[in-house]
Amino acid sequence: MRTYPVWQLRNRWPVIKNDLSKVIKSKFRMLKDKAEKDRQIKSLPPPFRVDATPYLSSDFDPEVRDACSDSKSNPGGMKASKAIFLGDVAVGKTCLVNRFCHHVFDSNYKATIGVDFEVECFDILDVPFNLQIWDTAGQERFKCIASSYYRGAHVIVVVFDLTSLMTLMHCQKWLEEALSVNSGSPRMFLVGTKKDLLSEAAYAEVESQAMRVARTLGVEYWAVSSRTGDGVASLFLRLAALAFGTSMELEIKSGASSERPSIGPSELVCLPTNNSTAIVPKKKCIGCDG
Ligand SMILES: Nc1nc2c(ncn2[C@@H]2O[C@H](COP(=O)(O)OP(=O)(O)OP(=O)(O)O)[C@@H](O)[C@H]2O)c(=O)[nH]1
Repeated sequence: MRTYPVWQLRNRWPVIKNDLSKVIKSKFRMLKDKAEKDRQIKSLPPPFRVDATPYLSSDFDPEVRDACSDSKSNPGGMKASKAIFLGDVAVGKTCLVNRFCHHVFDSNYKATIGVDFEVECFDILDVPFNLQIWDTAGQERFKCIASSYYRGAHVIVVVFDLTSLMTLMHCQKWLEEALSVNSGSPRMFLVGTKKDLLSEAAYAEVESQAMRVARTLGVEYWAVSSRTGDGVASLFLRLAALAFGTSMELEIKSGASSERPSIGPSELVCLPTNNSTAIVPKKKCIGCDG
């Protein structure tokens, strides 16, 4: 995405939205028919720690497995979920997403302007599944833009920096903001980044505090390093699998398993079965033009 001087942002918002639409369209166009080998999931990936998750199932629900193997309830339409990444400035949200999606790490900090978008294709229980990844800006001045993309999230990932306890303390506020515009029961994660910067002893100390916060918030805890890649793929496979499981369970419950699913009531992107992506921004950003 192009970057803009902050003083121009208010007037630039329609332009940024337009740029983002182009980014989203191009990402969908680049999607492959079949997920890469390392994005194929046959059983529910484990949590980071079994004592730091509210999601206790050790595998997919048997009904979900049955529905996936039943060709009638496995139509051609693409299943998709929306995951939003939020947290304080420079905690490492973009690096985390880029490590998983592009296998790269950049040690130079470039602030996210508003939001950035990726889409990753998985094969879960032999069913194609897209995870939309919304990387939001942590800087206060972009809050207005970023928060307008929180709605319709199936997965909320609150990110903090393991080397900065203050960023951990702010996680409750980030989660509350995301939950305030999302109904239903999104899967929730607390992810500590930059694990490579801590000694084992220092990490152990932070971990006990982070796990306490995770338990209080009712979210699943992870610690990762985007520099080394430690834990990153496991985290994304886990969150994709949990999101997929939830969406299948809802579909089964609603008895609509033979219909092509959508991604939720307030989605921004309608998934097509061909290559044309319809972009439907539903919410105006208060305080921004456009
Ligand atoms: N050593 C180390 N540095 C990291 C890691 N993750 C991110 N960083 C560094 O932390 C800085 C901020 O990373 P970003 O990913 O841009 O942070 P962000 O949360 O997206 O920031 P905003 O877009 O402003 O919200 C960059 O200089 C990164 O190189 C990590 O796992 N290890």
